[in-house]
Amino acid sequence: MRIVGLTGGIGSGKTTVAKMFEELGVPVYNSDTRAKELMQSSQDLVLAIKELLGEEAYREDGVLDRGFVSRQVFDNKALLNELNAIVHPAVRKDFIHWADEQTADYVIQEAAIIFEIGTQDFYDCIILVVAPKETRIERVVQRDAGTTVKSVEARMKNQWEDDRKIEASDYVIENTNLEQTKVQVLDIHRDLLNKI
Ligand SMILES: CC(C)(COP(=O)(O)OP(=O)(O)OC[C@H]1O[C@@H](n2cnc3c(N)ncnc32)[C@H](O)[C@@H]1O)[C@@H](O)C(=O)NCCC(=O)NCCS
Ligand SMILES: Nc1ncnc2c1ncn2[C@@H]1O[C@H](COP(=O)(O)OP(=O)(O)OP(=O)(O)O)[C@@H](O)[C@H]1O
Repeated sequence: MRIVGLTGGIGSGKTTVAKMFEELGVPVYNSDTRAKELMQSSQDLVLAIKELLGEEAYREDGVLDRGFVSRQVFDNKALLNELNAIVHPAVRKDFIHWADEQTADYVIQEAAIIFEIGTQDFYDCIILVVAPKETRIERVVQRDAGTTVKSVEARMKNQWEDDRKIEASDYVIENTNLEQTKVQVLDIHRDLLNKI
């Protein structure tokens, strides 16, 4: 079974594209969602994150304080790298376990950062989703209540520019018009099945 990485900057439309692949029957693992579940359920992760960021990383009811964590890490690269070093190995392990249980020609791991953390060789191929920066900011601000342009830009600063990622990717999906995105997804799906 092939492992396909699906990546793209914040607001590019990774999850939207992932859903289109799911509609074609492809199993998809969402790293953002699973990471947050693990940061909640794994006692090892909870302890390591509290040690790194302080008790305030979790609210009194034990729920991860995403706003607090975001404010700590996205303007502090060293701290973000340390958080990544705690969370990403756990996600990798969880993904491998999940992938083992799938029966499909290929599976997709949706992950916001792949090139940034040097894990591209783990994948048989990489699909990149792109859209203009201003569009991406607009989409995220519209989608997430309370999110500011500044906070989206802070995350962007911790991600590679599209030009750099385009060169290193096997497929690039330009996600501006949803109908055209669907056509690109179908083309890539057919191409991947032909290669297996
Ligand atoms: C800081 C946290 C709690 C904020 O949670 P929130 O629900 O606001 O955002 P979510 O996790 O859904 O991410 C949304 C987008 O933010 C950007 N982003 C998230 N983590 C990172 C990161 N480590 N580096 C760069 N960008 C990131 C991505 O574009 C991502 O798609 C969370 O993002 C986090 O714990 N990040 C560090 C661990 C990580 O890398 N998780 C991502 C998958 S492994
Ligand atoms: N082609 C499009 N046209 C209009 N809206 C879109 C398009 N693609 C995605 N969106 C919308 O933009 C927002 C961001 O899309 P999505 O959540 O798929 O991006 P993402 O890359 O997964 O984001 P994040 O990096 O924050 O996890 C969503 O509200 C989605 O519905």
